[in-house]
Amino acid sequence: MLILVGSKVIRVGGSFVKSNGQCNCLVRLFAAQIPSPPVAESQFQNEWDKALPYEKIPGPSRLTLIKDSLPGGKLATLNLGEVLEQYRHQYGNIYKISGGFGTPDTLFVFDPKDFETIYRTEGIWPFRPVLETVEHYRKKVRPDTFYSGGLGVEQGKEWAEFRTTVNPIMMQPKFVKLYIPQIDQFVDEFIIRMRKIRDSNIYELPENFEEEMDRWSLGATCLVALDSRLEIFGELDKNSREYELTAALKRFIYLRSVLDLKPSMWKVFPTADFKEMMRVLDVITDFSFHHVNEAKKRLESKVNTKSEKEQSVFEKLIRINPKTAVIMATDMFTAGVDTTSSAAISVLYNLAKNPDKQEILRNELRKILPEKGSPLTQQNMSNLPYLRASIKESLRVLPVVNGNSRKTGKDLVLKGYRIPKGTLVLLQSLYTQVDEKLYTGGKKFMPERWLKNQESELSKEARKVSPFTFLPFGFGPRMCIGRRLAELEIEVFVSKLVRNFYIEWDQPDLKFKTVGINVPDGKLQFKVKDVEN
Ligand code: HEM
Repeated sequence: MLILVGSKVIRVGGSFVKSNGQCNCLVRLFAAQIPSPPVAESQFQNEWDKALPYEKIPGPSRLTLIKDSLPGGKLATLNLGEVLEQYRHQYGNIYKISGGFGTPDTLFVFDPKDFETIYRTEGIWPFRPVLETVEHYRKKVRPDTFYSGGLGVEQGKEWAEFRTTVNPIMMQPKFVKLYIPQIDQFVDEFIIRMRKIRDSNIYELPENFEEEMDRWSLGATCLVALDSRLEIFGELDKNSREYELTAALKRFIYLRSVLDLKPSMWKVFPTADFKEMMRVLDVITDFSFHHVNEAKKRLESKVNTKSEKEQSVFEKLIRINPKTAVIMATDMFTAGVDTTSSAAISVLYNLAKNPDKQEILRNELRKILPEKGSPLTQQNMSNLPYLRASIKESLRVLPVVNGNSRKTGKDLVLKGYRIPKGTLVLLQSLYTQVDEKLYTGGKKFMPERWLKNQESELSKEARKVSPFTFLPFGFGPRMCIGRRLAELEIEVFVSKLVRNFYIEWDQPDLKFKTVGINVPDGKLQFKVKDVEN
């Protein structure tokens, strides 16, 4: 996922595919899904010649932005999203915040046609800005561990080499599906925990339920990232590695927002926050290292009888190079935990606010889970259209990320302006994906629109809309590498919860805030009442 403040845009997830030295299966995969219209060179040259120069793109300077955001300024009381929206009204569907103080210009685009143009011309090594503190840590502080900066840090050929190595392991549904039994059991454990912590009279979950959700997401990530089942629910021993890791990830999210997403002096001198960030990254890296070393011993002491098909993602990564497993695990922790937790919360919230939709989903689930405790399997999960539609619709109306970013891969013409190759662009899809002109009902949660083989007006309409209006996991070779895993985790989580509980929300509407990704801004006071049978 991605976000910007100051000049920065940050990503948090993404992916691509390739195998065995040839390049990008993923590019081909996507090309197959979304056909690409050919653009003639001469036609482009003609457009370019007629277009207005880049300098004419409207927008405020960075200095004006800073001045207007200071106390008393006209933007002082607005959050980042509101500022961007205000500028959009003022300047239209393309505007530029000029750089300065060593930062580049940032171009904001809001039209799906422009998203498509940018993605289709991004090239085989798409450039997405990275978290600079993490880059510093991996390249300068621990270069011995990070022989590659991994997906979280690298660009260009180095990024492609790493992606090519891990893509066939992380993106193949058949490998990810092997985790269904473990994730299923882990959710069962979480359900026991929910019954224990809810108020026994009114069935309300405690105010800090978001922390419980983060722990669930971390535990589910660990099943895959490190082949480890953490004892993570309940009171943790303050000296335990699990406690340290949980605390470190929480701080990471905060420190990322102050050091990478806002202007900070850490590059001039090591601020206290920066020093803490380095310690936090040590905890995350050392935790991964510890588990890789343990696993290496286990693997060395066993005769290898497992076929490649049976090996876990973690085992496959270790066999390539134990350090590859460490790098990938740290990327999974920093990019996969808060995103998955936030997405799962949004689905629960949307279902709680729409009990009729929740009941349709429960009826679908009853067919494959006759008992509340019935397990999910590869077979019974193969046909759950309403579940998948509900998750997709939730990502549309309450997105985890507001958009994506790229440096343009070649000279382009957007909205009649010349955009030179290498310009930093923010593709702001948060408006297009809820635009009433494109999606009937706008922000209304209507999973039915995503049901395939339906002749309803809603689903016919959704099929006609450009897929570029709504790409929650990004696009192309750099799309989210954790997509398959995130979807599986959320599917299992939502299925088991809805089969076990009536999920209710009787509080004022929950607000979300943007801290790199969108997270709930308030207490998660869901009520969870047991389904009778
Ligand atoms: C609902 C949950 C998630 C959402 C919405 C999400 C979203 C995204 C997005 C939008 C990107 C940028 C893609 C692009 O530039 O085209 C991305 C990249 C990435 N994501 Fe996710 N993500 C999620 C979960 C995960 C999980 C579970 C993992 C780890 C297993 C993960 C790991 C990554 C990594 C490593 C990248 C960078 C990929 C690269 O640059 O090659 N994400 N994600």
